[in-house]
Amino acid sequence: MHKPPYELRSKRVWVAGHRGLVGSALVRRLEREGCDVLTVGRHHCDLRNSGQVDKWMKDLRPDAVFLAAAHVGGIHANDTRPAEFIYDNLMIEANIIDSAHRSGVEKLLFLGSSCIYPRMAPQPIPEEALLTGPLEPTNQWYAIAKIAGIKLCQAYRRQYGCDFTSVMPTNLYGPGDNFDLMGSHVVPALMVKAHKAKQEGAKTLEIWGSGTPLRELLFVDDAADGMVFVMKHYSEEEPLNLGSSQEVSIAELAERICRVVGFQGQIVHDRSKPDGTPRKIMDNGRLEALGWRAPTSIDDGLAQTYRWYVENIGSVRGAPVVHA
Ligand SMILES: NC(=O)C1=CN([C@@H]2O[C@H](COP(=O)(O)OP(=O)(O)OC[C@H]3O[C@@H](n4cnc5c(N)ncnc54)[C@H](OP(=O)(O)O)[C@@H]3O)[C@@H](O)[C@H]2O)C=CC1
Ligand SMILES: C[C@H]1O[C@H](OP(=O)(O)OP(=O)(O)OC[C@H]2O[C@@H](n3cnc4c(=O)[nH]c(N)nc43)[C@H](O)[C@@H]2O)[C@@H](O)[C@@H](O)C1=O
Repeated sequence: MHKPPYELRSKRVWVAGHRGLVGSALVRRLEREGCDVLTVGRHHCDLRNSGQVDKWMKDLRPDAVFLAAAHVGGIHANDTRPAEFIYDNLMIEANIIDSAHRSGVEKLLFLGSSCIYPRMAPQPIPEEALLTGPLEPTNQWYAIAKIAGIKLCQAYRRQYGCDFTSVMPTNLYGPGDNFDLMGSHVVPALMVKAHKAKQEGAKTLEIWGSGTPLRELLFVDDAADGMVFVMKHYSEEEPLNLGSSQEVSIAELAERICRVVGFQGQIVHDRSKPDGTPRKIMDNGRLEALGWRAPTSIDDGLAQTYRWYVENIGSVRGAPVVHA
């Protein structure tokens, strides 16, 4: 029988991680839902601290939670700060999920990542590929923590009947991204590099690795829309992939970003940097069958992201945003 959707209207909805790329897009998207959006900054509540999480949860009593807070970064950050990536993420998700159970949260959506799947998973990657093979070494620490988050949701559902579930977003980008070159993912990194190269009249732009890895890219406002859709329409134990089915090689991505930015120099490679997973495009069939698809093309998404970057970061003279 068709289940009625979970209505967010008039609900108290906590977006954990509201200042981040995804969290800020969720806050924008939730404006259309007629709910009370609850947020808290890390100066008031360090989510690695269970006492602080419990106090916040008791004081604010959310009905629903989007768990979009995490220690996040691109390939270099993941590869060089393994302890932070495993510890912070385990603590954040365990604290929030356990506290949500004890304070009677009706519904919780945990955000995993496409990097939880085995490095050599079949492509496109079906949800069933989880835990069927070895992980990509550069992000294994983060992936293990994210897998634990999925399992926490499943365990609390089985033992306590909590309506907690997970989505696995693919590589995201968009307004509000992290543009710090040593911490960021590939889209914001290449945008900063192309922007600087254009401003400085440079002849080349350096990309990491061979340029051959393939990535599926999802615009963050589409991702937030997909997450709200899942919150309203999905209540199962199995995680759902959340992607765009739009795939591009890193070399092609660099060319597209150069076109958007207007940089016409040559692309060169720093092959001392890792490629990471050779390919990770997800099978989005389950979510599509429920009725959701990402509407934004990569070129549109890149143009919107660059506009945001220029208006908010890149145009500010001397702004200390880039740590090359
Ligand atoms: N970006 C991507 O490509 C992908 C992201 N995801 C997942 O989506 C979710 C959101 O990622 P994204 O928005 O990109 O990440 P961001 O780094 O942009 O945002 C993370 C948010 O979490 C908050 N946070 C981190 N640690 C703590 C802490 N100890 N206490 C309180 N708040 C904390 C940050 O707070 P503050 O602002 O104070 O730093 C920030 O608001 C994550 O679960 C991530 O794994 C999944 C797939 C791809
Ligand atoms: C979302 C996902 O993100 C991470 O995985 P990733 O997809 O490998 O992340 P990435 O965006 O940093 O890189 C994608 C590709 O792009 C290449 N690349 C070229 N030039 C730059 C560059 O300048 N910066 C970066 N960061 N990458 C570059 C880079 O070498 C790689 O081949 C996970 O750790 C994990 O955190 C996770 O969940």
